[in-house]
Amino acid sequence: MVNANDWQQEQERLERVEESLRAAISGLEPEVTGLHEQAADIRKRFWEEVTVNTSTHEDFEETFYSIRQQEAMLSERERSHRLRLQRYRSMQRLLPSPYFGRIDFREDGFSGSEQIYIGVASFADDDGMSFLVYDWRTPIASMYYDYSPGAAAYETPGGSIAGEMTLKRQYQIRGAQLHNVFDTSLTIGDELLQQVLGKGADSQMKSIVATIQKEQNTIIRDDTSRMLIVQGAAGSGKTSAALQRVAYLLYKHRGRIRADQIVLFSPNPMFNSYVSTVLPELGEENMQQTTFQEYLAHWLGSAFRLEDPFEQIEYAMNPASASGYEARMSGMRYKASEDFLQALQHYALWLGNEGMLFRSISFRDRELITAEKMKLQFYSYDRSIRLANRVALLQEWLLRELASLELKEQEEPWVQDELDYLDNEQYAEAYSALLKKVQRETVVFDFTQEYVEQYGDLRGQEQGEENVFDFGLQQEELLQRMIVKEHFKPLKREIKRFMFIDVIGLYSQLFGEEAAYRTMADEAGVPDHWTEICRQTKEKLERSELFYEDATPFLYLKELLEGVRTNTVVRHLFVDEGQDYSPFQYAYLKRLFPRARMTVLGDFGQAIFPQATNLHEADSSLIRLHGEEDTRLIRLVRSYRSTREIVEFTKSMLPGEEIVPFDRLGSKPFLTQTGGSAARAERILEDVAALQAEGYDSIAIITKTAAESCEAYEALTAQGPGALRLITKETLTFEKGTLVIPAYLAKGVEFDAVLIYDASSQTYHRESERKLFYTACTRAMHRLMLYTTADWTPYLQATDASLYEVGSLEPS
Ligand SMILES: Nc1ncnc2c1ncn2[C@@H]1O[C@H](COP(=O)(O)OP(=O)(O)OP(=O)(O)O)[C@@H](O)[C@H]1O
Repeated sequence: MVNANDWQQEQERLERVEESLRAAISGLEPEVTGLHEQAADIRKRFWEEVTVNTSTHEDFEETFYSIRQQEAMLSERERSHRLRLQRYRSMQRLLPSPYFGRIDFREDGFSGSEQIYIGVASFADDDGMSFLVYDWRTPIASMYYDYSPGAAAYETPGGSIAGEMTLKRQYQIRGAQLHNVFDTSLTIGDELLQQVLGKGADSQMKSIVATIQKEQNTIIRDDTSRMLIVQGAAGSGKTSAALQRVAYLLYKHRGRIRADQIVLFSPNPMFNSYVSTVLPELGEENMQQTTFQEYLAHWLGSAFRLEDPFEQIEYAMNPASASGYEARMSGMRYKASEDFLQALQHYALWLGNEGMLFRSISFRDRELITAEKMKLQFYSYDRSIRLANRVALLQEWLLRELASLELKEQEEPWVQDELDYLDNEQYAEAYSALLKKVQRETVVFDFTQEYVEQYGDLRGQEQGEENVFDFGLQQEELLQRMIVKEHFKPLKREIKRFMFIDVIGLYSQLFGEEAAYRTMADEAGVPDHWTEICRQTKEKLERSELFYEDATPFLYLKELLEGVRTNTVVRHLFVDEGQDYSPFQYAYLKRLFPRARMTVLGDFGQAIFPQATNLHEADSSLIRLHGEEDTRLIRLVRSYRSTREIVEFTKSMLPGEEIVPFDRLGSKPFLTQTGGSAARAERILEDVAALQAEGYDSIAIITKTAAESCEAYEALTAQGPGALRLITKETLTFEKGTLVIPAYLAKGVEFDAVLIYDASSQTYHRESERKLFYTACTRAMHRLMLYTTADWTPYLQATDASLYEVGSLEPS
C-alpha cells in the first residue's frame, strides 16, 4: 500500500481523468447517437447529389466522376463515423476503471521522468498531445510487464529506448474510486495476482490484462516467429495469453489484419463459448473460432458418418469393449504419424503411373463414360505432369465429352416422351423460363443467338401472337435441348466436384496388399497388426463410415488428387490444446493456411489422445514443421490456476515435469473412500452442499467416460433434488453451477471445486490414462476431492501422504 499522501494524489488524478473522460464522452455523444441513421441518410440521398446524364460521351464521363466523388465522400464520412464510434466506445470502457497500472520512466539523456498510466485503451487529453492513459499494447507499456523498477527499455519502430523505471504501481479501481494501490518491486506484484486468482471460477474466461506475467508477455508480443510453440503446465495461462495475443495483434496491425483473419482451433464447441467474452471485454472483435472436427465435417460430413475425437477416446478407454483393440490403437498412432503422411505421398506418386480408380458416369442406367475409358485417357497424359494437374486435364476432357454426349442425347426417345408429357402448365413454365433467359443474357445457352436470329424479338412475338405456346418443330428442338441440359446438369456438377475419382476406393486400395504397401511405406515399414488395421479400415469404409484417425489422411489424399485447398486470407492460426493434434494434422493445417503464422499452445502432460504430438522435445515434429530457425519455443512452468496444495498434489502424478505453483494457499486435496456407490453418491452430495455453503458455485464432478457421467448423474440425482447439469459433447454453452462432466470435455476449462467421481484402480490403472486423470485433477482452482469405492488408482499410490487428507470410510 502507498502512503496517505500518495493515495490522496492518486485519488485526485483519478477524479481528473474521470472528469476528462466524462467530458469527452458527452462531447462525442451528439455525434455518435444517431450515427447509424446519419450514415443511412447519406446513403439514401446518394443519388440526389448525383446528376445522371448519359446522352453524350462527355455527359457519361461527368456522371461517372460525380458518382465516384460522391462515393468517396460517403466512405470517408463512414470511416470517420466509425473512428468516432470506436473512440466513444473505448472511453465508455475506460470509465469504470480508467487504468490498472503506472510506471514512471526516465529516458537516458533526459532529466525528468514521465508518468505512464496503463489501461485497456489509450486516452489523450483535449489537445491530443499528452496521454492520460496508454493502451496496454503500446510499446512503452510493455515495460510494465517486462521490468521491475530499475534499468528498463522498450522497442519502437525507430529502435530501442533505454532508461530507468523509477516507479511501478498497480491500482484496483471500481466506479472511479481507488480500492487499492500497490507499489511493486516484482514484475507484476503478487498481491494483486493473489487477489485475482483467489476469486471464484466463472462461466466465461477473464482477461488477464492487468496481471500479465513477463513470460506471458513474450508470447503476447512475439511478432516475428512463423511458428510459436508454447509448452505450458496446466493452468499456466496458455489460453489466457493466446487471447491477449490476439488482442495485441489486432491492435498492432490495425488496418492490416482483421479479426476474421485470425482463426482459433478449440478443443470443443463448449470451449468456444467459454472464451468468447475476453476479446470484446478488451474492446476487440472475436477471432474466428472452430474445431478441427467442424472442418472435417464440412468437407466429409455428407459422404461419411464421421467418428469424432470423443468417440475415439471413448473407444481407447474401453479395451474390453471390442476385439481388434490393439490393432485399432496401433492404427490410430500410425495414421497420425509423419510416416503415414509420407506413405500417402509415395502412393500418389505411384498412382501417377498405375492404379488410379475412377467412377463411371452413368445416366438413366447407361454408362455414358466408363471408368475404363477415363483411366485410358488419364494415363495417356504426359507422366511428368503432376497428378492433380492431370486430374484437372481429365476433368476438362470429361466436360467436353459430356457436352457432345448431351447433343447426342437429344435424339433419345425419352426426351420426346418427356416433351410430350409436359402438361400445359409445365410447357408454359419451360417456355417462359426460356424467354426470361433470352431476355436476361445474350448468350445464355449456346443456341440463344441462333434462336434470336431466326425468330427475331421474342418479346414482340409473345405480345403479338395469341397462341404463344404453339411451337413449331424447331422450337420443340430448343425445348428438347433444354430438357437434356437440365438432366445433364447434375452430371456436370459431379464432374466439377471431382466425383469421377473413386477416392474411397483409392483410400481403401492403400490398405490392400501388404507387399504393395510396404513399397509405399519405405524403410518406415508397416505398424504392428497391419493386416487387422487394413481389415478394420476397409470394413469401416464399406459402411460409409470413417474413423477419426482416417479423416485427415483421407482429406489429404483427396487433395493430392484434386489439388490443394488453401485459405490465403487467414494470417494467424491459433491451436489451443495443441498436444491433441497429430503430426499429420499439423502438416495438413500448414498446407491449408499457407500464409498464416501459427501459435500452438499445449501441454504434453495433458496429452490424452492416442495421436498426441510432443510439442517441445528435440524430436518434435512440430518444430520440424517450419524448421528450427522459424520456430520459437516458450515454456511456461508457473501454474496460476490451482492453490499450491493442489499443484503439489497433481504434479506428483507426473514425475519429471517442471511445474512451479503460484504461492496461493488453500486446503489439501481430500481423498474419501466409501463402502459402495450409494454411499459415495450420498457423500458427494454432502460435500457439494458443504462447498456451496463455503461460497463455491462452480463445481464439477468429473468422470472418466460419458457412460460414467450418465451413471454418476443418475446415482446423484436419485439421492435427492439438487440442481445438477449433465454435460455431453453436444453441450454448447458453459454455465456456472454443479456439473457432471467427462474429463476429456473439461479440458481447458476450470472450476472452483473438482470432485473426481471414481479414482479407483479399476477405473484408472493403465499408464496411458495417467494424463487424463491428471488433466481432470488440474481443473480445480480451490478445492479438489477424490472418491473411490475400492482401491485407489496406482497413480496416487506413490503420492506422498502428506500431500492430501484422508476422509472417513463411511459417511457420518
Ligand atoms: N497473468 C495472469 N494473471 C491472472 N490470472 C492468470 C494469469 N495467468 C493465468 N491466469 C489464470 O490462471 C487460470 C488458468 O489459465 P489458462 O486457462 O489460460 O491456463 P492454461 O495454461 O490454458 O491451462 P490448461 O492447459 O490447464 O487448460 C485462469 O483462471 C487464468 O485467468
